[in-house]
Amino acid sequence: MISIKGLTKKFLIQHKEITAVDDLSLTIKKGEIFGVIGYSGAGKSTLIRLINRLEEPTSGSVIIGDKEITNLRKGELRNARQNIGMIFQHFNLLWSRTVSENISFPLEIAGVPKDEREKRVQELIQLVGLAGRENAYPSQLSGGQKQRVGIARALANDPKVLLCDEATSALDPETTNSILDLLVDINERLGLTIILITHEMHVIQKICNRVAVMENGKIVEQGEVIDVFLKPKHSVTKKFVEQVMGNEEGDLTEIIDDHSAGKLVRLHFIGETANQALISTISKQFNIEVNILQGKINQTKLGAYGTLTVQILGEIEEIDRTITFIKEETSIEVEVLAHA
Ligand SMILES: Nc1ncnc2c1ncn2[C@@H]1O[C@H](COP(=O)(O)OP(=O)(O)OP(=O)(O)O)[C@@H](O)[C@H]1O
Repeated sequence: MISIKGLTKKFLIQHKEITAVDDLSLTIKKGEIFGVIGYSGAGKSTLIRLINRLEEPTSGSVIIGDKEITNLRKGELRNARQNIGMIFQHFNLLWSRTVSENISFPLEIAGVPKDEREKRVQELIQLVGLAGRENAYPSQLSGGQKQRVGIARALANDPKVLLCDEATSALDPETTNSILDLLVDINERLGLTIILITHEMHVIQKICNRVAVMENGKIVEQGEVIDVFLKPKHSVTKKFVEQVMGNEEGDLTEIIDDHSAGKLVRLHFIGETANQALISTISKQFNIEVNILQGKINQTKLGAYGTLTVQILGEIEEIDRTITFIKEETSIEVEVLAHA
């Protein structure tokens, strides 16, 4: 478990004080993929760099497992850092070293003997899918391959935690997906705790268990990814959710104006219920007609979620019976938007 308490980082720029991280507290569970999202300047990079003390905090503490990172002396910190791997947006590879030599680098620093190093490098190359590219130089690799080297290097000393600083922001969507798949694979296979920062909500949606939304150095909202997507509370969170869900409220006024008959209902699906054949069930069971007006179902790590806006037509009593059925017999949430 990682426990962050009252963490604060102030920078002094031209005699002006900037609070990049502001009295921030956060708990990250062992083995989870935890995402921190925020706009540029929110303090995400500073936060992630405070976790392994690439940045010294002004105050507050970071505890990983049983070690208070913020209290360690230099030598102790060097040892503790072997348990914390990190990958970067621009990969930070050594350009004059081959793939194998880049991956071997942290093992050399840790004093691992040569034959053991070579064995470990081979394992890592297999793990990240770089077989055949051992002797290539970074300049000969694609962006995705460079990040695979970054990941292998970060995992060399068998860390317990992996910090990802905008690790896919320099990659195209397809490569991003393959790197995210690799992170999930590593998380599951090695039981590694992953903390990632990003400004892209689809990254959070695809691989994170929980998410924290940052603004002005503070966490303004946090929770399970599905819950935050379904019911974003803070305005910043709502904007991020719109990145992948579209602006439902904006479209709604038009839909309500165009469909004045029957009842207009929004159905919220969570988890497994997203796969239930609700529409065909209610159409068969009740004397009503259902028009699907708008809908979006998204896949997250913990299942599907989404909303469906439908118009239910028929006798008002029958419509109400249908709505009662959905409320009482299914786990789908019903929101009546308008009725004629
Ligand atoms: N080394 C530094 N010296 C001075 N100010 C800094 C330093 N690092 C960050 N800041 C300031 O701290 C604030 C938070 O920056 P930070 O890079 O942590 O945000 P971010 O959310 O990661 O944004 P971005 O994605 O643009 O990096 C900004 O106002 C930034 O200018």
